Amino acid sequence: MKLLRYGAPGAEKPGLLDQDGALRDLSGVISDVAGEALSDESLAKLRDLDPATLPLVDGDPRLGPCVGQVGKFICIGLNYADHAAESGMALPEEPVIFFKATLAICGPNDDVEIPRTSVKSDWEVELGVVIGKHTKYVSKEDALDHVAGYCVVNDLSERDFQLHRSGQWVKGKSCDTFGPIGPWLVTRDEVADPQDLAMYLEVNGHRYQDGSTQTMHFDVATVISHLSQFMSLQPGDVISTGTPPGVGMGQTPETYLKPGDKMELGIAGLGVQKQNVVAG
Ligand SMILES: NC(=O)N[C@@H](O)C(=O)O
Repeated sequence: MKLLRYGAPGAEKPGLLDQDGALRDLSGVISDVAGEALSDESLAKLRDLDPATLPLVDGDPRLGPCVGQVGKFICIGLNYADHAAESGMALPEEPVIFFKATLAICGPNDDVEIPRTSVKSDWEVELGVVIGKHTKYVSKEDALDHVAGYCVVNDLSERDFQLHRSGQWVKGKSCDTFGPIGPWLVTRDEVADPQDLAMYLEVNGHRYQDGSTQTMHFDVATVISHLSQFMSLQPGDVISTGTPPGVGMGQTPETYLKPGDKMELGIAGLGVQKQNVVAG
């Protein structure tokens, strides 16, 4: 299933994309694509529905982030060897964990705002993992059973705030609109192998990132198991699993986003995001 949320920011309704690509309203069935609605039991009930019985949504509404009420927005840094190299950093021996503010989350096609004092706003296409059930001390073998589904994330990053303004990466990762998620949450039964997904990101039609989750250093199961040794994970938590090479910081000369730019990014089977870059 492809689950989504549509409507005005903060007032999104749950929906699904049917086999014909039509948007169907799920608000008579679940209150949101969030929390307990992401459990295996709830997803099994949704799967049993005949989409043709759900109301069709008129027009072409805005898509919101494909998961609501996100409790934790956790990111894994330097999880692709080539990206670690282009960042001038060593490939870590254990997953590097950092957070993005949940307020940074926005819809997949919403405008991305360049913060007022930013000179180094950068892009990062990443595989997002949405947790479906309470997860604590899970083994690597069982970890994927705790996944509700997968989605595209753009882990926007202000490199000066992140790397040269003291303290943690969180400052450069949490600016408003720095976390587009979606267009949809593809449930895990429809993703045959999360370690075999092609991914790309273009700015103004130029392809900067062209990678695959095949080259992830710590795979999704390892990441979930590892995180769960330090904190419990809850339904609706989002884990962004790191970016392949090709970010702006790694270009010669370094290349950063500016108002008027257009980004397009996607992951095979998980959909495409398109963002206009605007001044904040
Ligand atoms: N350099 C940097 O910020 N990297 C990450 O966010 C990442 O590896 O995904």
